[in-house]
Amino acid sequence: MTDASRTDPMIAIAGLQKTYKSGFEALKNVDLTIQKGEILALLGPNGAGKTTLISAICGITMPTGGSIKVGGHDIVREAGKTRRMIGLVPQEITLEPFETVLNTVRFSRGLFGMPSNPALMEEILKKLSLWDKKDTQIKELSGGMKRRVLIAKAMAHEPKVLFLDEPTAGVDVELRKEMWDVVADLKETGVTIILTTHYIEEAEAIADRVAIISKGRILLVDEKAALIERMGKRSLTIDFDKQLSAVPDSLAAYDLVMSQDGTSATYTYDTRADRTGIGALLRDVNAAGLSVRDLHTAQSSLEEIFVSLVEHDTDQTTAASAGEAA
Ligand SMILES: Nc1ncnc2c1ncn2[C@@H]1O[C@H](COP(=O)(O)OP(=O)(O)OP(=O)(O)O)[C@@H](O)[C@H]1O
Repeated sequence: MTDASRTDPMIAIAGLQKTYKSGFEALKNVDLTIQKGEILALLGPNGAGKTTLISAICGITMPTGGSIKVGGHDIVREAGKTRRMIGLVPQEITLEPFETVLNTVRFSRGLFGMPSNPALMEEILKKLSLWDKKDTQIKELSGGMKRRVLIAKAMAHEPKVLFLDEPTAGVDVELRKEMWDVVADLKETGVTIILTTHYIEEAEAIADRVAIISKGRILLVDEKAALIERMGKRSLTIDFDKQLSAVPDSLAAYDLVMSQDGTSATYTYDTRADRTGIGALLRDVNAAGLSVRDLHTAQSSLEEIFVSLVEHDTDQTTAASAGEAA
């Protein structure tokens, strides 16, 4: 029995491949398991395959290999069933400008062949702070309200899984934070949420787990906190009481990076190592006759982890294609 079947995942993706007609491999052997009620952020640079992956799960794009199950049902053989379990909030605002908010959401429920449910419409619109706008035409709403209507629309048929494709692309900071609160509230309803983003701070703010995708492959999936803990490096910056022209030879082994003005040096160390080397460094700094004015430490962010992973992936791919060409 696999881990996935023991924990009864909401979404189980195995060996997923998508090669477009052009021959371009947008997804290469993707395995991903998403548990009920979690928020997973799918993080990746432009063109990494995020939208292709979401479209495949939603049944919009046909996979060319592998399998996807939503709530235990195969998305190809039981497409109707899985589609009803999913709500998709698209990147673009696709709403009828002259329709009212309430009718927009009601109509969406009808499209899934579900009986009308005024109490549920009221509940959804209240949750998204749209109830007082229920009779307002879409064209009169602000950008932030329109985005909330898109979410209400995607929730109207009571999906178990909600996809948000770049929910805050191109919106201002205030609205971004408002969207994060909306997503956190939705999680309380028990819905499983998958969002794509290339804003690392967004993943850091709202996700339980983060999956990093690059060039059609999942590079890693982990709990956000564990990822930072596991991959993170810490740095120690030492401020000197005078300007140095270079790192003294006796400190060369520490790979210190001098600040531009020569008044401080940064040492990077691994928190998982048995010895961080800090004690020895400070002793050697003292032995070199340098006086320390101040010390600061910092933990690398998810952003640094992401950039180093994706850059490493690019290096490997470049090396591999150079090898193939040779
Ligand atoms: N219909 C298609 N035919 C051929 N190639 C495609 C097609 N749709 C997407 N691609 C290519 O597949 C790759 C992945 O695209 P996708 O839209 O999934 O990326 P993404 O991670 O969502 O990017 P973004 O953040 O820019 O939206 C890109 O290189 C894209 O050009």
